[in-house]
Amino acid sequence: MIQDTIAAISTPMGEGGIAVIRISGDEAVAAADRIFFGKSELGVVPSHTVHYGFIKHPLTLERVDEVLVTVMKAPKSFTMEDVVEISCHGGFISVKKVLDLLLEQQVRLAEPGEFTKRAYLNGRIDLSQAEAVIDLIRAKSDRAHRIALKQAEGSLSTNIKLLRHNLVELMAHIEVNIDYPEHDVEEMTNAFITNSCTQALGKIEQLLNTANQGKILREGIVTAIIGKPNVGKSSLMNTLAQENRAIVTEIPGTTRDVIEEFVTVNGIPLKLLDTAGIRETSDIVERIGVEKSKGALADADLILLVFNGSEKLESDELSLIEQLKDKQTIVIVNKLDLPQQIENDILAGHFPAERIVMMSLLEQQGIADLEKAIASLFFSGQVELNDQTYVSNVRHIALLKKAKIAIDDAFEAAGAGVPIDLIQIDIRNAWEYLGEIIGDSVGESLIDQIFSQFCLGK
Ligand SMILES: Nc1nc2c(c(=O)[nH]1)N(C=O)[C@@H](CNc1ccc(C(=O)N[C@@H](CCC(=O)O)C(=O)O)cc1)CN2
Ligand SMILES: Nc1nc2c(ncn2[C@@H]2O[C@H](COP(=O)(O)OP(=O)(O)OP(=O)(O)O)[C@@H](O)[C@H]2O)c(=O)[nH]1
Ligand SMILES: [Mg+2]
Repeated sequence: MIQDTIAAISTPMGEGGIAVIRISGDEAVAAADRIFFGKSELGVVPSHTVHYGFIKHPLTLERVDEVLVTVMKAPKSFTMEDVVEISCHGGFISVKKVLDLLLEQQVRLAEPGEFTKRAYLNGRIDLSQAEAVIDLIRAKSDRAHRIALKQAEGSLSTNIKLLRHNLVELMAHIEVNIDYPEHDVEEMTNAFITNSCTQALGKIEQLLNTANQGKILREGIVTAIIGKPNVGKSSLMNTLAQENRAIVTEIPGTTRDVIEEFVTVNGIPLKLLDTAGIRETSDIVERIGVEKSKGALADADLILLVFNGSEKLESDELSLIEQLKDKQTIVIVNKLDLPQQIENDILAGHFPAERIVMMSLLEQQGIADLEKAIASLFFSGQVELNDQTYVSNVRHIALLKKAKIAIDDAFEAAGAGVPIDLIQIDIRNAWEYLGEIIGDSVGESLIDQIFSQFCLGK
């Protein structure tokens, strides 16, 4: 395949120490050499070496920037093509000027994700690994990052390849029996098929079981802070965010809009929503806020229901408790520093003890208890999750489900004594679905769609 040479700025646009332009393709070294002026010609330097010099206009010899240039020769590079990286001074102007010069040297601007796409097309990584690179860039917590890194290194691919390998063996076994259909061998085959299917199903289910947690780790648990006005919801948001994100005043009805913040609690990422206190109100703006609070409540995975411990429960609050019956809820009794009036027995009648946390946000009491309650809710105490492969990509989940159904069908058919050449079709389908996860036999439009999610220069 003849690939043209591409270039892009691979660092974010903005002021920074340095900025990197990446060039990949057959002409990468020659193009860079025409605008680079240093001690040696880039065409003759050893691979994986760094060179100091200047970028100059090739005709006017006007200096554009002082740079370091890295040369990586094919196939020992990220794209498996010749790659040159130019480290310029940060900021907008230097990089832009250097890129413009390159684009005059038979180099074209790379599309988003095109470097990673080439790494895939040239066989360095498979599709699930390439998708993990997107997750890696977008990861918002340590755990999400670790999971993506593991997948980028090929942990999911290894599992999928093993599954497919076993299915190929099964198909080969069936093939032999189709070609030499002796009766006694066929009976053995049915047992062999159900056995292999059971094993494959177990493995697929195991992977699918990780999917929910994987999604949570990547996108965050949508967590709404709910309660009547002035109980300390915004104070809780600020405490968990460790900054003054939301306005806190003694005036009930301070928060009018939903405020979002991404926080990590014991390594669990939460998409935290501070909401307007829920109450009947004639204020138009506040009423819209209350409607939004109810929307947030409906959409949330987890509710942090806040009460003011120094007051008795109000009827609005009792109906809120009723509404939350089917939601994962943690109750926070706040303002523990004041004399307590709240009917704790009513709360205890509705929520298990480990879901009720006593706090004083004013005095920063009870934070560790809340963190523990959140963590135990989602990981039932098992906090170390490092060594597992997590499936978090919706495309992968859908394909695993399809493969599972196909193998289920094969299993049923084998049990019912269906002719083995028909069973073979189901197994083959499962094998193909699994193959799509790692990018075996996928269409060009899917590939384009996946890589277009990348940022420019990746
Ligand atoms: N400057 C820079 N940093 C980067 C990247 C890059 O492209 N450029 N990467 C891009 O995402 C990531 C690193 N990924 C990479 C993966 C493989 C190779 C590579 O050249 N591999 C060769 C050489 C190995 C060796 O010398 O031992 C190989 O495996 O053959 C480079 C980067 C993150 N950091
Ligand atoms: N004594 C005491 N006061 C607190 C505590 N937590 C918050 N407050 C105070 O309670 C008032 C209301 O706090 P906010 O965090 O704004 O309450 P809110 O629930 O967000 O209120 P709205 O946005 O109006 O619904 C402020 O004056 C806080 O300083 C606490 O633990 N003890
Ligand atoms: Mg508030």
